[in-house]
Amino acid sequence: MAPHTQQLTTAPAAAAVPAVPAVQLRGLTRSFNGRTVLDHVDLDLPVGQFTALLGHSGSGKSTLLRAIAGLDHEVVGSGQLTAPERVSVVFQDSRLLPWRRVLDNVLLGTDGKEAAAKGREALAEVGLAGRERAWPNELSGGEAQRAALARSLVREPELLLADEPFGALDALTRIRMHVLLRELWERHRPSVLLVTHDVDEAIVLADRVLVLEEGRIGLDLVIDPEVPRAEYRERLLAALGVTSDSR
Ligand SMILES: Nc1ncnc2c1ncn2[C@@H]1O[C@H](COP(=O)(O)OP(=O)(O)OP(=O)(O)O)[C@@H](O)[C@H]1O
Repeated sequence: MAPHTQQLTTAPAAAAVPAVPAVQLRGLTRSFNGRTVLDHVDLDLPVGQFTALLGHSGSGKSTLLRAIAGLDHEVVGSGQLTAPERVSVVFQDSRLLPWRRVLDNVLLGTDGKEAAAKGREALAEVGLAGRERAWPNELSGGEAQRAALARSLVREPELLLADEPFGALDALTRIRMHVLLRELWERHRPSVLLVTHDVDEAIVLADRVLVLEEGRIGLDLVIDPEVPRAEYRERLLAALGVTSDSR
């Protein structure tokens, strides 16, 4: 994916930050049919950070991720978006092409013998060694998501965007995928933005959790591993308006 800096209209000067972030948004706005979904969003994602983005259904999480991915060509308003050159996106559905074998799916858009070796290596990393010649319909849901992760890895992304990648998986598979994603992140250290509606998934995986509300980042929590996760859980549930009465 090409590097993209979209100067949407004139933007106020960005606040000084200590290091160049992987992603920088200033005043990003998106409306659909006159309804504002993202309202002048400002956000920095530091290089190598694992960030989760929470929010109610319809709060604009996917819209924000698509804008950062450069998949939304109609982002309007005053603002600026800067993102790295190599971006991979993983969705809830693996989006494997059914007429290509698993390795060929992983290698899509790459070329050369070196790429093929990297593809095999990536499949081994996600636990799919030996399944290179399988067809997508021979994979379970979890295996298909593993293949999708391998496809994203092969591009050596500086930024990995994941839109509810485990949303369709059963609870046990989801836990195994959490472990895998965290391992892959520790090994390769891309900057990660994970969209999820699952508070526990966000706290278990991410170093920072954002809550999108009313078109803006309403809460921005850096997770300190020394602090019990339950404390973050309570704060996040409260920010999402989930009280103990409603649980
Ligand atoms: N292409 C589109 N055309 C019209 N409205 C859209 C479009 N894409 C998104 N929206 C609207 O924007 C709002 C935010 O959608 P988005 O998919 O970003 O929410 P979300 O937080 O990811 O939700 P969910 O958790 O349910 O996936 C929704 O009200 C949705 O209907």
